[in-house]
Amino acid sequence: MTSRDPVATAEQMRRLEDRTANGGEGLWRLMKAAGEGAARHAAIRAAGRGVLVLAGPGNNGGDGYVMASALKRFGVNVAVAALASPGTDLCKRAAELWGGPVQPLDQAKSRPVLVDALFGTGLSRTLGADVLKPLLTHAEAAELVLALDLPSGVGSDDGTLLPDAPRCDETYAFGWLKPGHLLQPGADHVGRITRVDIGLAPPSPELFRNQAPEKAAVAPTAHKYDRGHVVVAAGAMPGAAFLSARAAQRGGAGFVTIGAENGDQGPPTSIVYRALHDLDLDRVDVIIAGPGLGRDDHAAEIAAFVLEQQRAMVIDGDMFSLFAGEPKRFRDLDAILTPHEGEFGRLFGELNGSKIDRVRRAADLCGSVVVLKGRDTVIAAPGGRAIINDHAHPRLAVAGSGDVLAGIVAAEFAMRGDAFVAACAGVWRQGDAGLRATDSLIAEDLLDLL
Ligand SMILES: NC(=O)C1=CN([C@@H]2O[C@H](COP(=O)(O)OP(=O)(O)OC[C@H]3O[C@@H](n4cnc5c(N)ncnc54)[C@H](OP(=O)(O)O)[C@@H]3O)[C@@H](O)[C@H]2O)[C@@H](O)CC1
Ligand SMILES: [K+]
Repeated sequence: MTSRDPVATAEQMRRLEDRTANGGEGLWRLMKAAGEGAARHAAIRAAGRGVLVLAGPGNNGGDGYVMASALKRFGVNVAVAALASPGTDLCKRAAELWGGPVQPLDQAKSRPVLVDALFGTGLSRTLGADVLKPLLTHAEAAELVLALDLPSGVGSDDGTLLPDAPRCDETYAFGWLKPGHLLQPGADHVGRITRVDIGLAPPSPELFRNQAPEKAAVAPTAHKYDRGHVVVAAGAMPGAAFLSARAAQRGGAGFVTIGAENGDQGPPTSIVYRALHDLDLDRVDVIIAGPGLGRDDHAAEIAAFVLEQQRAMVIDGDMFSLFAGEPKRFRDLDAILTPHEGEFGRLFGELNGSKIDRVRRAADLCGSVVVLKGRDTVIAAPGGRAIINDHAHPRLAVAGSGDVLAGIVAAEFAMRGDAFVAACAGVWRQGDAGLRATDSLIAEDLLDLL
Protein backbone atom coordinates (compact mmCIF):
# COMPACT_ATOMS: atom_id res chain seq x y z
CA MET A 1 0.00 0.00 0.00
CA THR A 2 1.17 3.55 -0.66
CA SER A 3 2.24 5.53 2.41
CA ARG A 4 -0.47 7.75 3.80
CA ASP A 5 -0.41 10.93 5.86
CA PRO A 6 -1.11 10.14 9.51
CA VAL A 7 -3.76 12.21 11.27
CA ALA A 8 -3.41 13.04 14.98
CA THR A 9 -5.82 14.40 17.60
CA ALA A 10 -4.93 17.39 19.81
CA GLU A 11 -4.21 15.05 22.72
CA GLN A 12 -1.94 12.86 20.57
CA MET A 13 -0.15 16.00 19.35
CA ARG A 14 0.51 17.08 22.94
CA ARG A 15 1.89 13.65 23.81
CA LEU A 16 4.08 13.59 20.69
CA GLU A 17 5.30 17.07 21.49
CA ASP A 18 6.38 15.91 24.96
CA ARG A 19 7.95 12.72 23.65
CA THR A 20 9.88 14.56 20.93
CA ALA A 21 10.89 17.63 22.88
CA ASN A 22 12.02 16.23 26.21
CA GLY A 23 11.85 19.57 28.02
CA GLY A 24 11.70 23.32 27.44
CA GLU A 25 14.50 23.78 24.90
CA GLY A 26 13.08 20.97 22.79
CA LEU A 27 9.62 22.58 22.83
CA TRP A 28 11.17 25.86 21.76
CA ARG A 29 12.89 24.09 18.86
CA LEU A 30 9.52 22.71 17.75
CA MET A 31 7.94 26.16 17.88
CA LYS A 32 10.87 27.65 15.95
CA ALA A 33 10.57 24.93 13.32
CA ALA A 34 6.82 25.59 13.02
CA GLY A 35 6.98 29.40 12.80
CA GLU A 36 10.03 29.51 10.55
CA GLY A 37 8.73 26.74 8.29
CA ALA A 38 5.45 28.60 7.81
CA ALA A 39 7.38 31.85 7.18
CA ARG A 40 9.38 30.26 4.34
CA HIS A 41 6.17 29.22 2.56
CA ALA A 42 4.32 32.48 3.36
CA ALA A 43 7.16 34.75 2.18
CA ILE A 44 6.83 33.23 -1.29
CA ARG A 45 3.02 33.35 -1.23
CA ALA A 46 3.04 37.00 -0.07
CA ALA A 47 5.11 37.96 -3.13
CA GLY A 48 6.11 41.36 -1.81
CA ARG A 49 2.74 42.23 -0.22
CA GLY A 50 2.42 43.45 3.38
CA VAL A 51 1.55 40.85 6.04
CA LEU A 52 -0.47 41.18 9.24
CA VAL A 53 -0.06 38.40 11.83
CA LEU A 54 -2.87 38.01 14.40
CA ALA A 55 -1.40 36.33 17.49
CA GLY A 56 -3.35 34.53 20.20
CA PRO A 57 -2.27 34.05 23.83
CA GLY A 58 -1.23 30.38 23.52
CA ASN A 59 1.38 28.48 21.55
CA ASN A 60 -0.44 29.05 18.25
CA GLY A 61 0.19 32.74 18.91
CA GLY A 62 3.81 31.82 19.75
CA ASP A 63 4.16 30.27 16.29
CA GLY A 64 2.81 33.55 14.92
CA TYR A 65 5.46 35.68 16.68
CA VAL A 66 8.23 33.34 15.50
CA MET A 67 6.84 33.52 11.98
CA ALA A 68 6.67 37.34 12.10
CA SER A 69 10.30 37.61 13.20
CA ALA A 70 11.40 35.23 10.42
CA LEU A 71 9.36 37.14 7.82
CA LYS A 72 11.04 40.36 8.95
CA ARG A 73 14.43 38.69 8.53
CA PHE A 74 13.39 37.63 5.02
CA GLY A 75 12.66 41.31 4.20
CA VAL A 76 8.86 41.03 4.28
CA ASN A 77 6.90 44.06 5.51
CA VAL A 78 5.15 42.49 8.53
CA ALA A 79 3.07 43.78 11.46
CA VAL A 80 1.68 41.97 14.49
CA ALA A 81 -1.61 42.41 16.35
CA ALA A 82 -2.49 40.41 19.48
CA LEU A 83 -5.68 39.36 21.19
CA ALA A 84 -4.07 39.41 24.66
CA SER A 85 -0.60 39.32 26.16
CA PRO A 86 1.25 35.98 25.86
CA GLY A 87 -0.07 33.40 28.30
CA THR A 88 2.49 30.60 27.99
CA ASP A 89 6.27 30.59 28.54
CA LEU A 90 6.86 29.62 24.93
CA CYS A 91 4.57 32.36 23.62
CA LYS A 92 6.36 34.92 25.85
CA ARG A 93 9.72 33.80 24.50
CA ALA A 94 8.41 34.04 20.94
CA ALA A 95 7.00 37.54 21.55
CA GLU A 96 10.44 38.59 22.87
CA LEU A 97 12.07 37.17 19.76
CA TRP A 98 9.73 39.31 17.63
CA GLY A 99 10.50 42.38 19.77
CA GLY A 100 8.61 44.73 17.45
CA PRO A 101 5.38 46.69 18.03
CA VAL A 102 2.19 44.76 18.83
CA GLN A 103 -1.18 46.44 18.34
CA PRO A 104 -4.58 45.46 19.73
CA LEU A 105 -6.55 43.26 17.33
CA ASP A 106 -9.24 45.82 16.55
CA GLN A 107 -6.86 48.74 16.06
CA ALA A 108 -4.44 47.19 13.59
CA LYS A 109 -4.61 48.26 9.95
CA SER A 110 -5.58 45.43 7.60
CA ARG A 111 -2.96 44.25 5.11
CA PRO A 112 -3.15 42.25 1.85
CA VAL A 113 -1.90 39.06 3.53
CA LEU A 114 -3.45 37.94 6.81
CA VAL A 115 -1.95 35.25 9.05
CA ASP A 116 -4.35 33.70 11.55
CA ALA A 117 -2.22 32.64 14.54
CA LEU A 118 -5.00 33.11 17.11
CA PHE A 119 -5.91 29.52 18.04
CA GLY A 120 -4.83 26.07 16.93
CA THR A 121 -5.31 22.74 18.66
CA GLY A 122 -6.03 24.54 21.97
CA LEU A 123 -9.32 26.11 20.82
CA SER A 124 -11.62 25.34 23.73
CA ARG A 125 -14.83 27.27 23.14
CA THR A 126 -16.73 29.31 20.62
CA LEU A 127 -15.18 32.63 19.52
CA GLY A 128 -16.54 35.75 21.21
CA ALA A 129 -17.37 38.92 19.29
CA ASP A 130 -14.12 40.52 20.57
CA VAL A 131 -12.19 37.99 18.46
CA LEU A 132 -14.58 37.20 15.64
CA LYS A 133 -15.37 40.78 14.58
CA PRO A 134 -11.77 41.95 14.01
CA LEU A 135 -10.81 38.54 12.56
CA LEU A 136 -13.61 38.73 9.97
CA THR A 137 -12.84 42.39 9.20
CA HIS A 138 -9.14 41.70 8.56
CA ALA A 139 -9.95 38.55 6.57
CA GLU A 140 -12.46 40.37 4.34
CA ALA A 141 -9.90 43.11 3.64
CA ALA A 142 -7.11 40.63 2.83
CA GLU A 143 -6.29 39.18 -0.59
CA LEU A 144 -4.77 36.07 0.95
CA VAL A 145 -5.64 34.45 4.30
CA LEU A 146 -3.15 31.98 5.77
CA ALA A 147 -3.78 29.93 8.93
CA LEU A 148 -1.19 28.50 11.30
CA ASP A 149 -1.97 24.88 12.15
CA LEU A 150 -5.77 25.37 11.92
CA PRO A 151 -8.09 28.23 11.00
CA SER A 152 -9.34 29.73 14.29
CA GLY A 153 -12.80 28.37 14.98
CA VAL A 154 -12.26 24.93 13.42
CA GLY A 155 -12.41 22.14 16.01
CA SER A 156 -9.14 20.22 15.76
CA ASP A 157 -10.55 16.78 16.57
CA ASP A 158 -13.92 16.86 14.84
CA GLY A 159 -13.96 19.57 12.18
CA THR A 160 -16.86 21.38 13.85
CA LEU A 161 -17.04 25.06 13.13
CA LEU A 162 -17.42 26.93 16.40
CA PRO A 163 -18.29 30.37 14.96
CA ASP A 164 -18.88 31.75 11.49
CA ALA A 165 -15.10 31.74 11.00
CA PRO A 166 -13.42 33.08 7.85
CA ARG A 167 -12.35 30.78 5.04
CA CYS A 168 -8.58 30.50 4.63
CA ASP A 169 -6.71 30.09 1.38
CA GLU A 170 -3.96 27.96 2.88
CA THR A 171 -3.30 26.26 6.20
CA TYR A 172 0.15 25.25 7.45
CA ALA A 173 -0.37 22.03 9.39
CA PHE A 174 2.44 21.58 11.93
CA GLY A 175 3.79 18.07 12.32
CA TRP A 176 0.81 15.91 11.40
CA LEU A 177 -2.60 16.56 9.91
CA LYS A 178 -5.50 16.91 12.35
CA PRO A 179 -9.03 15.51 11.80
CA GLY A 180 -10.27 19.12 11.58
CA HIS A 181 -8.30 19.58 8.34
CA LEU A 182 -10.33 16.85 6.64
CA LEU A 183 -13.75 16.66 8.33
CA GLN A 184 -16.63 18.89 7.30
CA PRO A 185 -17.70 21.60 7.83
CA GLY A 186 -14.32 22.82 9.12
CA ALA A 187 -12.44 21.31 6.17
CA ASP A 188 -14.18 23.79 3.86
CA HIS A 189 -12.45 26.63 5.73
CA VAL A 190 -8.94 25.20 5.59
CA GLY A 191 -8.06 25.89 1.94
CA ARG A 192 -4.92 24.26 0.60
CA ILE A 193 -3.19 22.15 3.24
CA THR A 194 0.59 22.41 3.45
CA ARG A 195 2.20 20.13 6.00
CA VAL A 196 5.22 21.67 7.72
CA ASP A 197 7.62 19.05 9.06
CA ILE A 198 8.84 20.10 12.52
CA GLY A 199 10.67 16.86 13.37
CA LEU A 200 7.83 15.45 15.46
CA ALA A 201 7.76 11.71 16.27
CA PRO A 202 5.13 9.79 14.27
CA PRO A 203 1.76 9.01 15.88
CA SER A 204 0.57 5.44 16.32
CA PRO A 205 -0.80 4.27 12.98
CA GLU A 206 -4.53 4.39 13.68
CA LEU A 207 -5.86 7.23 11.57
CA PHE A 208 -4.81 8.34 8.09
CA ARG A 209 -5.80 10.52 5.17
CA ASN A 210 -6.81 8.44 2.16
CA GLN A 211 -4.47 8.38 -0.81
CA ALA A 212 -4.42 7.15 -4.38
CA PRO A 213 -4.32 3.34 -4.20
CA GLU A 214 -1.84 1.20 -6.03
CA LYS A 215 -3.54 -0.74 -8.79
CA ALA A 216 -4.77 -4.15 -7.67
CA ALA A 217 -2.30 -6.77 -8.91
CA VAL A 218 -3.59 -8.95 -11.75
CA ALA A 219 -1.41 -11.81 -12.96
CA PRO A 220 -0.75 -11.73 -16.74
CA THR A 221 -2.23 -15.23 -16.99
CA ALA A 222 -5.33 -14.32 -14.99
CA HIS A 223 -8.60 -15.98 -15.95
CA LYS A 224 -11.76 -13.82 -15.80
CA TYR A 225 -12.76 -15.51 -12.52
CA ASP A 226 -9.30 -14.76 -11.06
CA ARG A 227 -10.17 -11.07 -11.41
CA GLY A 228 -13.17 -11.59 -9.24
CA HIS A 229 -16.78 -12.67 -9.65
CA VAL A 230 -19.25 -10.12 -8.28
CA VAL A 231 -22.98 -10.80 -7.97
CA VAL A 232 -25.55 -8.06 -7.39
CA ALA A 233 -28.74 -9.19 -5.66
CA ALA A 234 -31.43 -7.34 -7.65
CA GLY A 235 -34.86 -6.38 -6.35
CA ALA A 236 -37.54 -3.73 -6.75
CA MET A 237 -35.45 -1.18 -8.68
CA PRO A 238 -33.36 -3.00 -11.32
CA GLY A 239 -31.73 0.27 -12.46
CA ALA A 240 -29.80 0.54 -9.20
CA ALA A 241 -28.59 -3.07 -9.47
CA PHE A 242 -27.52 -2.42 -13.06
CA LEU A 243 -25.49 0.65 -12.00
CA SER A 244 -23.73 -1.35 -9.28
CA ALA A 245 -23.04 -4.19 -11.71
CA ARG A 246 -21.60 -1.88 -14.37
CA ALA A 247 -19.47 -0.13 -11.76
CA ALA A 248 -18.15 -3.51 -10.60
CA GLN A 249 -17.16 -4.27 -14.21
CA ARG A 250 -15.53 -0.89 -14.73
CA GLY A 251 -13.96 -1.25 -11.29
CA GLY A 252 -12.04 -4.27 -12.56
CA ALA A 253 -14.08 -7.37 -11.66
CA GLY A 254 -13.60 -10.08 -14.28
CA PHE A 255 -17.16 -11.42 -14.20
CA VAL A 256 -20.35 -9.73 -13.02
CA THR A 257 -23.75 -11.32 -12.58
CA ILE A 258 -27.08 -9.81 -11.66
CA GLY A 259 -28.99 -12.19 -9.45
CA ALA A 260 -32.39 -11.32 -10.87
CA GLU A 261 -35.96 -12.49 -10.56
CA ASN A 262 -36.63 -15.85 -12.17
CA GLY A 263 -36.80 -15.47 -15.94
CA ASP A 264 -35.43 -11.91 -16.13
CA GLN A 265 -32.84 -12.01 -18.92
CA GLY A 266 -31.98 -8.31 -18.77
CA PRO A 267 -30.67 -6.36 -21.77
CA PRO A 268 -28.11 -8.05 -24.06
CA THR A 269 -24.86 -6.84 -22.41
CA SER A 270 -21.72 -8.38 -20.92
CA ILE A 271 -23.53 -8.59 -17.58
CA VAL A 272 -24.99 -12.06 -17.02
CA TYR A 273 -28.51 -12.43 -15.59
CA ARG A 274 -29.30 -15.51 -13.49
CA ALA A 275 -31.89 -16.29 -10.87
CA LEU A 276 -30.14 -15.74 -7.55
CA HIS A 277 -31.19 -19.15 -6.19
CA ASP A 278 -29.76 -20.93 -9.28
CA LEU A 279 -26.29 -19.43 -8.91
CA ASP A 280 -23.39 -21.49 -7.64
CA LEU A 281 -22.53 -18.98 -4.91
CA ASP A 282 -19.41 -20.93 -3.94
CA ARG A 283 -17.87 -19.54 -7.11
CA VAL A 284 -18.75 -15.97 -6.19
CA ASP A 285 -16.22 -13.67 -4.55
CA VAL A 286 -18.43 -10.80 -3.44
CA ILE A 287 -22.20 -10.27 -3.24
CA ILE A 288 -23.60 -6.74 -3.35
CA ALA A 289 -26.89 -6.46 -1.50
CA GLY A 290 -29.01 -3.36 -1.04
CA PRO A 291 -28.96 -1.16 -4.15
CA GLY A 292 -32.59 -1.05 -5.35
CA LEU A 293 -33.45 -4.14 -3.30
CA GLY A 294 -36.71 -2.77 -1.89
CA ARG A 295 -38.08 -3.00 1.62
CA ASP A 296 -41.03 -5.38 1.32
CA ASP A 297 -41.32 -9.03 2.40
CA HIS A 298 -39.86 -10.25 -0.86
CA ALA A 299 -36.80 -7.98 -0.38
CA ALA A 300 -36.48 -9.29 3.18
CA GLU A 301 -36.44 -12.88 1.82
CA ILE A 302 -33.67 -12.05 -0.63
CA ALA A 303 -31.73 -10.26 2.11
CA ALA A 304 -32.00 -13.21 4.49
CA PHE A 305 -30.96 -15.60 1.70
CA VAL A 306 -27.78 -13.67 0.81
CA LEU A 307 -26.78 -13.28 4.46
CA GLU A 308 -27.08 -17.06 4.91
CA GLN A 309 -24.52 -17.63 2.14
CA GLN A 310 -21.69 -16.35 4.37
CA ARG A 311 -19.92 -14.83 1.38
CA ALA A 312 -17.92 -11.61 1.36
CA MET A 313 -20.41 -8.79 0.92
CA VAL A 314 -20.89 -5.14 0.15
CA ILE A 315 -24.01 -3.99 1.97
CA ASP A 316 -25.79 -0.80 0.96
CA GLY A 317 -29.10 1.02 0.51
CA ASP A 318 -32.24 -0.85 1.50
CA MET A 319 -30.35 -3.41 3.60
CA PHE A 320 -30.01 -0.70 6.27
CA SER A 321 -33.79 -0.29 6.42
CA LEU A 322 -34.45 -4.05 6.37
CA PHE A 323 -32.08 -4.50 9.32
CA ALA A 324 -32.68 -1.15 11.07
CA GLY A 325 -31.27 -1.19 14.59
CA GLU A 326 -29.76 -4.65 14.07
CA PRO A 327 -26.07 -4.12 13.22
CA LYS A 328 -25.23 -7.45 14.86
CA ARG A 329 -26.92 -9.23 11.95
CA PHE A 330 -23.76 -8.48 9.93
CA ARG A 331 -21.33 -9.64 12.62
CA ASP A 332 -20.09 -12.92 11.27
CA LEU A 333 -19.59 -11.75 7.71
CA ASP A 334 -16.57 -10.45 5.88
CA ALA A 335 -18.45 -7.32 4.84
CA ILE A 336 -18.16 -3.68 3.85
CA LEU A 337 -21.13 -1.49 4.77
CA THR A 338 -21.54 1.74 2.79
CA PRO A 339 -24.29 3.85 4.42
CA HIS A 340 -24.91 7.57 4.05
CA GLU A 341 -25.74 9.57 7.21
CA GLY A 342 -29.46 8.70 7.19
CA GLU A 343 -28.86 4.99 6.65
CA PHE A 344 -26.10 5.00 9.26
CA GLY A 345 -28.54 6.40 11.83
CA ARG A 346 -31.17 3.84 10.82
CA LEU A 347 -28.80 0.91 11.37
CA PHE A 348 -26.73 2.03 14.34
CA GLY A 349 -29.01 4.53 16.10
CA GLU A 350 -27.47 7.59 17.70
CA LEU A 351 -23.77 7.26 18.42
CA ASN A 352 -21.80 10.01 20.17
CA GLY A 353 -18.57 11.78 19.33
CA SER A 354 -16.89 12.95 16.15
CA LYS A 355 -17.59 11.30 12.81
CA ILE A 356 -14.44 9.23 13.36
CA ASP A 357 -15.58 8.10 16.82
CA ARG A 358 -19.00 7.16 15.48
CA VAL A 359 -17.73 5.13 12.52
CA ARG A 360 -15.17 3.32 14.70
CA ARG A 361 -17.91 2.41 17.16
CA ALA A 362 -20.16 1.27 14.29
CA ALA A 363 -17.42 -0.97 12.88
CA ASP A 364 -17.02 -2.59 16.30
CA LEU A 365 -20.78 -3.06 16.64
CA CYS A 366 -21.23 -4.87 13.33
CA GLY A 367 -17.77 -6.49 13.18
CA SER A 368 -17.35 -5.21 9.60
CA VAL A 369 -15.72 -2.37 7.71
CA VAL A 370 -18.00 0.68 7.74
CA VAL A 371 -17.84 3.45 5.13
CA LEU A 372 -19.83 6.52 6.21
CA LYS A 373 -20.21 8.42 2.96
CA GLY A 374 -20.02 12.17 2.48
CA ARG A 375 -17.67 14.91 1.31
CA ASP A 376 -15.54 13.63 4.16
CA THR A 377 -16.05 9.87 3.95
CA VAL A 378 -14.78 8.03 7.02
CA ILE A 379 -13.85 4.36 6.76
CA ALA A 380 -13.21 2.26 9.85
CA ALA A 381 -12.42 -1.38 10.54
CA PRO A 382 -13.23 -3.17 13.79
CA GLY A 383 -10.46 -2.40 16.29
CA GLY A 384 -9.98 1.26 15.41
CA ARG A 385 -8.07 1.47 12.10
CA ALA A 386 -9.62 4.42 10.23
CA ILE A 387 -9.20 6.61 7.17
CA ILE A 388 -10.64 9.98 6.21
CA ASN A 389 -11.17 10.52 2.49
CA ASP A 390 -11.37 14.17 1.45
CA HIS A 391 -10.60 13.36 -2.20
CA ALA A 392 -14.14 14.04 -3.42
CA HIS A 393 -16.45 16.71 -4.80
CA PRO A 394 -19.94 17.85 -3.73
CA ARG A 395 -21.19 17.06 -7.26
CA LEU A 396 -21.01 13.36 -6.30
CA ALA A 397 -24.19 13.86 -4.27
CA VAL A 398 -26.52 12.65 -7.07
CA ALA A 399 -28.96 9.76 -7.32
CA GLY A 400 -27.20 6.51 -8.17
CA SER A 401 -23.78 7.67 -6.95
CA GLY A 402 -24.00 5.29 -3.99
CA ASP A 403 -24.91 2.36 -6.27
CA VAL A 404 -21.79 3.09 -8.32
CA LEU A 405 -19.65 3.23 -5.18
CA ALA A 406 -20.99 -0.16 -4.02
CA GLY A 407 -19.93 -1.63 -7.39
CA ILE A 408 -16.42 -0.18 -7.36
CA VAL A 409 -15.86 -1.22 -3.75
CA ALA A 410 -17.10 -4.75 -4.54
CA ALA A 411 -14.70 -5.03 -7.50
CA GLU A 412 -11.81 -3.86 -5.32
CA PHE A 413 -12.88 -6.32 -2.61
CA ALA A 414 -13.02 -9.20 -5.11
CA MET A 415 -9.56 -8.34 -6.49
CA ARG A 416 -7.76 -7.48 -3.24
CA GLY A 417 -9.49 -9.69 -0.67
CA ASP A 418 -8.97 -7.21 2.18
CA ALA A 419 -12.15 -5.34 3.10
CA PHE A 420 -10.52 -2.23 4.60
CA VAL A 421 -7.98 -1.80 1.79
CA ALA A 422 -10.70 -2.37 -0.81
CA ALA A 423 -13.03 0.18 0.78
CA CYS A 424 -10.28 2.81 0.86
CA ALA A 425 -9.35 2.14 -2.77
CA GLY A 426 -12.97 2.19 -3.96
CA VAL A 427 -13.82 5.40 -2.15
CA TRP A 428 -10.72 7.10 -3.54
CA ARG A 429 -11.51 6.00 -7.10
CA GLN A 430 -15.10 7.23 -6.93
CA GLY A 431 -13.96 10.56 -5.44
CA ASP A 432 -11.36 10.88 -8.16
CA ALA A 433 -13.98 10.28 -10.88
CA GLY A 434 -16.18 12.95 -9.27
CA LEU A 435 -13.30 15.43 -9.27
CA ARG A 436 -12.71 14.81 -12.99
CA ALA A 437 -16.42 15.13 -13.86
CA THR A 438 -18.27 18.32 -14.79
CA ASP A 439 -21.11 19.91 -12.82
CA SER A 440 -23.66 18.23 -15.10
CA LEU A 441 -22.64 14.88 -13.61
CA ILE A 442 -25.15 12.05 -13.45
CA ALA A 443 -24.25 8.71 -11.88
CA GLU A 444 -23.86 6.97 -15.27
CA ASP A 445 -21.03 9.40 -16.17
CA LEU A 446 -18.97 8.01 -13.31
CA LEU A 447 -18.82 4.65 -15.09
CA ASP A 448 -16.92 6.21 -18.01
CA LEU A 449 -14.62 8.10 -15.66
CA LEU A 450 -13.41 5.03 -13.77
N1 LIG B 1 1.73 20.09 19.66
C1 LIG B 1 2.87 20.35 19.02
O1 LIG B 1 3.61 19.45 18.74
C2 LIG B 1 3.21 21.74 18.67
C3 LIG B 1 2.27 22.76 18.77
N2 LIG B 1 2.51 23.98 18.33
C4 LIG B 1 1.47 24.99 18.32
O2 LIG B 1 0.78 25.05 19.53
C5 LIG B 1 -0.63 25.09 19.27
C6 LIG B 1 -1.38 24.65 20.44
O3 LIG B 1 -1.06 25.55 21.45
P1 LIG B 1 -1.93 25.65 22.77
O4 LIG B 1 -2.14 24.31 23.32
O5 LIG B 1 -1.24 26.64 23.62
O6 LIG B 1 -3.34 26.16 22.25
P2 LIG B 1 -3.75 27.40 21.32
O7 LIG B 1 -4.35 26.87 20.11
O8 LIG B 1 -2.67 28.39 21.19
O9 LIG B 1 -4.95 28.07 22.18
C7 LIG B 1 -4.91 28.10 23.58
C8 LIG B 1 -5.10 29.50 24.10
O10 LIG B 1 -6.24 30.08 23.50
C9 LIG B 1 -7.23 30.35 24.49
N3 LIG B 1 -8.52 30.06 23.89
C10 LIG B 1 -8.95 28.89 23.39
N4 LIG B 1 -10.16 29.04 22.80
C11 LIG B 1 -10.47 30.35 22.93
C12 LIG B 1 -11.58 31.13 22.53
N5 LIG B 1 -12.60 30.60 21.83
N6 LIG B 1 -11.61 32.43 22.82
C13 LIG B 1 -10.58 32.99 23.51
N7 LIG B 1 -9.49 32.30 23.92
C14 LIG B 1 -9.44 31.00 23.64
C15 LIG B 1 -6.87 29.49 25.65
O11 LIG B 1 -7.38 30.08 26.80
P3 LIG B 1 -7.95 29.16 28.00
O12 LIG B 1 -8.85 28.12 27.37
O13 LIG B 1 -6.76 28.58 28.63
O14 LIG B 1 -8.70 30.14 28.82
C16 LIG B 1 -5.35 29.52 25.56
O15 LIG B 1 -4.86 30.73 26.07
C17 LIG B 1 -0.74 24.25 18.03
O16 LIG B 1 -1.96 24.44 17.32
C18 LIG B 1 0.46 24.72 17.24
O17 LIG B 1 0.14 25.91 16.55
C19 LIG B 1 3.77 24.36 17.70
O18 LIG B 1 4.31 25.44 18.40
C20 LIG B 1 4.82 23.28 17.60
C21 LIG B 1 4.60 22.00 18.20
K1 LIG C 1 -4.72 29.51 13.73
